[in-house]
Amino acid sequence: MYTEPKDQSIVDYNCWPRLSNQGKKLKGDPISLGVSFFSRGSFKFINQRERGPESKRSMHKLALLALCNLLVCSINFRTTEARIRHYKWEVKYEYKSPDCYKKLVIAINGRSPGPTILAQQNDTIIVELKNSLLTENVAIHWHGIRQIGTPWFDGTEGVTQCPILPGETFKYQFVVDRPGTYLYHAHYGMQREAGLYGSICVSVADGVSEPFEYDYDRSIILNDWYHKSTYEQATGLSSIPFVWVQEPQSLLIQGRGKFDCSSAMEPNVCNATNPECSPYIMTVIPGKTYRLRIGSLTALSALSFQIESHNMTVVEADGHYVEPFVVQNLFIYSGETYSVLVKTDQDPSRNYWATTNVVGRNATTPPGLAILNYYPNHPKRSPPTTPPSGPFWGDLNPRFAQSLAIKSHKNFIHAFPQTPDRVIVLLNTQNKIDGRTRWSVNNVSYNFPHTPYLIALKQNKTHLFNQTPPPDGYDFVNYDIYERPNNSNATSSDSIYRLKFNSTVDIILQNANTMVENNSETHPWHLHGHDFWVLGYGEGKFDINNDPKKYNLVNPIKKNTVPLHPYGWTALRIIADNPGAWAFHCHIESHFYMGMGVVFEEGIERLGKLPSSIMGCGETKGLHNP
Ligand SMILES: O=C1O[C@H]([C@@H](O)CO)C(O)=C1O
Repeated sequence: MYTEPKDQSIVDYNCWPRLSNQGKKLKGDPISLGVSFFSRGSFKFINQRERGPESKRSMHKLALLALCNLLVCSINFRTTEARIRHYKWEVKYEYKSPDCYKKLVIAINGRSPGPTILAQQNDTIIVELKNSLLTENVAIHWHGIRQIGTPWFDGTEGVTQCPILPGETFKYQFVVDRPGTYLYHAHYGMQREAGLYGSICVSVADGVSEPFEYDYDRSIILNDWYHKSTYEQATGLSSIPFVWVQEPQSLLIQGRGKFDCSSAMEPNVCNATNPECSPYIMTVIPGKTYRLRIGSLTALSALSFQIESHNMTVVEADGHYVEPFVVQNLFIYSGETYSVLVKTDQDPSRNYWATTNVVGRNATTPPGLAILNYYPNHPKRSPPTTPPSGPFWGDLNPRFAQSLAIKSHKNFIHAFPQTPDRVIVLLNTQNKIDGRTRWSVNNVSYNFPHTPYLIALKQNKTHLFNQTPPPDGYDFVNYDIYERPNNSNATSSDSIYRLKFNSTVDIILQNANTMVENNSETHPWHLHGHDFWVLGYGEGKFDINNDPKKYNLVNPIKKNTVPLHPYGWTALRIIADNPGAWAFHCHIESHFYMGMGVVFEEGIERLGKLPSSIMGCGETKGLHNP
């Protein structure tokens, strides 16, 4: 069984390197030197095994090293068989100062971002999660992992499981069936933005090559950061009058940011010299190619990410290979992941800025800063330049252009049905319901039920949620997407879309004006349990007769999260072939809280017995054997 190395922080910067690079990695990579200290034997062993035995002496050495691997340093020992990777996590509130401002953060084993899950395709991940939050429930979603055959471990409270109560331990167990860059995060209330999140990095199976070359691999998560607690925010959002969360105070890169302490109201809670908020440093060797895996888990902000003087070649999106294209800024929306290749081919005598900026909103949030440290320059030496300012927040054109540029790599196009069995158009509007500000989809604002759908449906308990399905469209003729909604027919409901098993469903996301005049916002939509083909993006009102003719039916990318641009539409295609109940929602934390989501169900009758560990709330109390 796999055991965690004691000092996870050392290995967390890296995903598994490709086998062909492992020898190289040990020799030069300054970050990996730390890894090599723990796992020198195993890396060498694999390297030797790859090249074949060279001499009897080296064979003896090899045998010794292998023994060392097995006895002492059991990490990083690779075999071709799928393995179990077993993690024990304790989730707890702790005081932390990720941007120099001290506040309560939800940490995993004392860390936020939490430990990176490192695995190889087809490995089984087991996470034993102890909820030590004292008075708060929790659930963790494995974002981008489709949970084929284990829909009950998707971690979506209210949809696939009851929450994990304080003091309880819950065991998640699932297979990571595809290589790629994924995320995990809380899926209970607005807990994600309290710091409960991390990366999942799945390397290809042994002997499988990827369609690009690189020397080293790094993972970073981008985030935005609020000083108010999630409770204060959630209370404001559901109050009359409505209290909006406003823009975040900081942007974090791999959990680190910098708030201007001189503007803090209470001086004692902000300490500009706290090492917790020194910028994230990515150390690189000049003349190499780095695969940078970037994920965004912002609560609100769409971001532009950029590395001063370095172009980035986009090669992966949400676990799928992209036909490579080069960018200076990568636009990334909450819930998305990308891999970019970066060549460290600039003047090696200095360091460079890596920055994030808010786009799509006229935010007051200062940029997030990290340092690209060219080895052997001192990692803390500030680059001699001012950080790049990023693109103008209000310019939609380059963001739209990037969306259109993301196509499937030509050698990895997944065959897909050319026509749908059903088309669902989802109009996104802001509405007032009973005096509260809500987000609605086809004028229905989503409410969570007390009993998770997966359990209610498996038991045919139809009284547990509204059985009238939500609408497949809206008033296409009369609704003006450029006007504020008239709010006359908005309702809230916990009803869901039931999809015919194995049917092909097109989902068209339609954006519209908010309740503020001349305003439409970007919404990143994330689907659980599936990847969708992204067939197209357009501006204005989707024309059901003509716009499908413009779909990309040649090389659409598959993704799990996609932006819906202001006043635009985004067209997706899925096959409903994964039995379970799956959330599809705006990944902006406050928007989902305000009702911006739907749930799809397919093939639940095909599922076997549900684990009793997911029960214990609503009408599932005391049930063990549905
Ligand atoms: O949900 C939101 O509410 C505010 C604004 O529309 C009303 O204050 C905003 O910017 C959101 O994204």
